[in-house]
Amino acid sequence: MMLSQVSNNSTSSTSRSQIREIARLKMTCRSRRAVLPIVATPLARTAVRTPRRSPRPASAAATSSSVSTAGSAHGAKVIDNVYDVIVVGGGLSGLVTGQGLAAQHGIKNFLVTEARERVGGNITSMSGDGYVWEEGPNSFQPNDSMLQVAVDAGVDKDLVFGDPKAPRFVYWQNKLRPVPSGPDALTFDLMSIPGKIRAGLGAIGLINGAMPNLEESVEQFIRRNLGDEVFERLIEPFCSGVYAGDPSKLSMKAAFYRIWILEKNGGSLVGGALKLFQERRKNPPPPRDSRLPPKPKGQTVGSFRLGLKMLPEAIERRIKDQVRVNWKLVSLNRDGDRYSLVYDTPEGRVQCYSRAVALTAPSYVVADLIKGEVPAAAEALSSFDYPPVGAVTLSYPIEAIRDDRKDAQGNVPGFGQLHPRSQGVTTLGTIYSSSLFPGRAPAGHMLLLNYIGGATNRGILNQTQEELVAQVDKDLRLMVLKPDAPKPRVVGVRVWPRAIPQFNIGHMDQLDKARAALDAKGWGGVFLGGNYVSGVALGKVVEYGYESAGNLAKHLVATKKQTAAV
Ligand SMILES: Cc1cc2nc3c(=O)[nH]c(=O)nc-3n(C[C@H](O)[C@H](O)[C@H](O)COP(=O)(O)OP(=O)(O)OC[C@H]3O[C@@H](n4cnc5c(N)ncnc54)[C@H](O)[C@@H]3O)c2cc1C
Ligand SMILES: C=Cc1c2[nH]c(c1C)Cc1[nH]c(c(CCC(=O)O)c1C)Cc1[nH]c(c(C)c1CCC(=O)O)Cc1[nH]c(c(C)c1C=C)C2
Repeated sequence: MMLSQVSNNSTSSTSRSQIREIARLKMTCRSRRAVLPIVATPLARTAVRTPRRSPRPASAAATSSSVSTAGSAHGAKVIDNVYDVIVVGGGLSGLVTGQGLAAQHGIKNFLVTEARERVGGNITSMSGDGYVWEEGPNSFQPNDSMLQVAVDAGVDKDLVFGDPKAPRFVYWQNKLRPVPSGPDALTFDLMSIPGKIRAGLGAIGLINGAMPNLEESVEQFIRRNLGDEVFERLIEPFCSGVYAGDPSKLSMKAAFYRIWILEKNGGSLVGGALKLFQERRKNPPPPRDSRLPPKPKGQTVGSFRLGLKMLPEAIERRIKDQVRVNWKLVSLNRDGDRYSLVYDTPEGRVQCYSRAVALTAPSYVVADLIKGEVPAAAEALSSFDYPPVGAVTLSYPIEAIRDDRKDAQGNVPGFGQLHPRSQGVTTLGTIYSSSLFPGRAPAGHMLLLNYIGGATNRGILNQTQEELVAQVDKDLRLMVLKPDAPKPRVVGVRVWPRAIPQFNIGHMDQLDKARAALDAKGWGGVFLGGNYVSGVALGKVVEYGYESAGNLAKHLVATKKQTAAV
């Protein structure tokens, strides 16, 4: 089954033909052939795809291990090196884990393996014809973890931030109404005066009742604490804008822990916030890393000059010798004190060994990979729901936008708009991409990124791209376009059949079950990661990626000690 273990840097026992084979393998494994066709293609008429980077030469690191097919699983070529860590998945979770291993823990004997032809996972920035657009995530909250990773990857100079005053709108009773963002909290017209009073009394704990003993949905928690209006007009659309989710199923504790814990700790949302404030004064956080750019003021969002993909591509450059694209993991097994991983690559099957494995692919992929060996973990992981989301990017001449949406200079201010499911609009929400960040559309054109689908509209999977465009255009005519607006220019359409993991009721229990089943099977060197563990926000993904690197490093030290002891 196994070939001999060759030390990491040894070439002496490797024949010349083996070295040639490794170099060839490494070169071709980095070729541009996709192995996972995951998306609907954009409308050929207008979409312009940015070409991927040029192929890289085989690296010097290629000589550090040897390849053989003798005695391998599935007749695969065996890379005769035991890696310290193999990270499965080259989305942001996997890349940050890799970057953390290398830069923070000095671990170099690892791989980050990605099934697609490119890194970044669902970060999908495109450009062409004067447009820069996103077909996955559109922006991030610029907290310290995001600023840190930008600095670590060397792209902090490319950070761009939206205008902190740009309002978010909610479409309610035939009108786009700004969401309160501070001083306007009493005067905003999205809620009635009784609704505001109900919310205030609930927030200070006068009429929120006791926290029940069961895991509440977002809907139950918010209706109980803040009343029906806050739920229907603010939180229900907010759940679309973060999870494309169904608030009657999302778990308050799992999906919005930081708000949930306020009531738990302080008896009410305001009580919890005051307690947190006092605790922070007593135990202030450590000083910020002086290399970090200043924290942007206000409620802004961030991206990079040429789109979010600048971040994964920059991390890839930092750890390029360890990244393998077009490597799709097809089997994972325990083999003595290490793990055996078999990949489909453009060169055929390749088998690798590793002391630890970080799984950052979506939970349904992981479930499929481990169902034979650890069925209880697979069952728990396959319970997570990933509804579909379509990203429909349309452009209109600026004159097509209604005048009441424009400021004195003729610009359309704002971050975007969200549409409660009750308001007769199918599109979940629209990001004003060209208002938010500079350089996203040719002069005189408005670029709108529209999300459609989600947990309450899975039917998008049966619709054609033309139908999705027609639906979005119809919705925009109801809210922001003049009646005589021309047909849109279709910049891109991408459907994510399984877009975002839902942190529904029971999520954390299932995750605990999966981890316990892995431990019980003696798979303590397999670490679950990815956004269904960390949380879906890019900042959470980054935080957890670094944390995972630390946990993997600790595991390697602990298991080395054990080996030394026996
Ligand atoms: C439409 C959409 C909009 C979003 N908007 C925002 C937003 O505005 N702001 C925000 O903060 N977050 C947003 N998110 C969420 C955020 O993008 C994700 O949570 C984050 O990018 C997930 O990163 P990840 O690495 O955990 O997972 P992924 O990006 O899914 O990466 C997992 C990787 O594993 C690879 N893989 C799968 N199977 C295998 C295999 N067998 N072998 C090897 N590799 C494999 C996949 O190809 C993929 O590259 C959005 C997500 C979507 C889908
Ligand atoms: C289907 C529509 C989606 C839109 N964005 C996302 C989906 C699924 C995903 C998403 N958006 C945000 C996050 C990160 C949350 C965080 O804690 O950092 C994720 C995973 C950010 C976000 N976007 C909107 C809000 C209100 C938030 C929360 C943080 C913030 O206020 O900045 C608003 C919003 N999202 C979408 C639209 C159209 C929209 C409109 C205002 C799309």
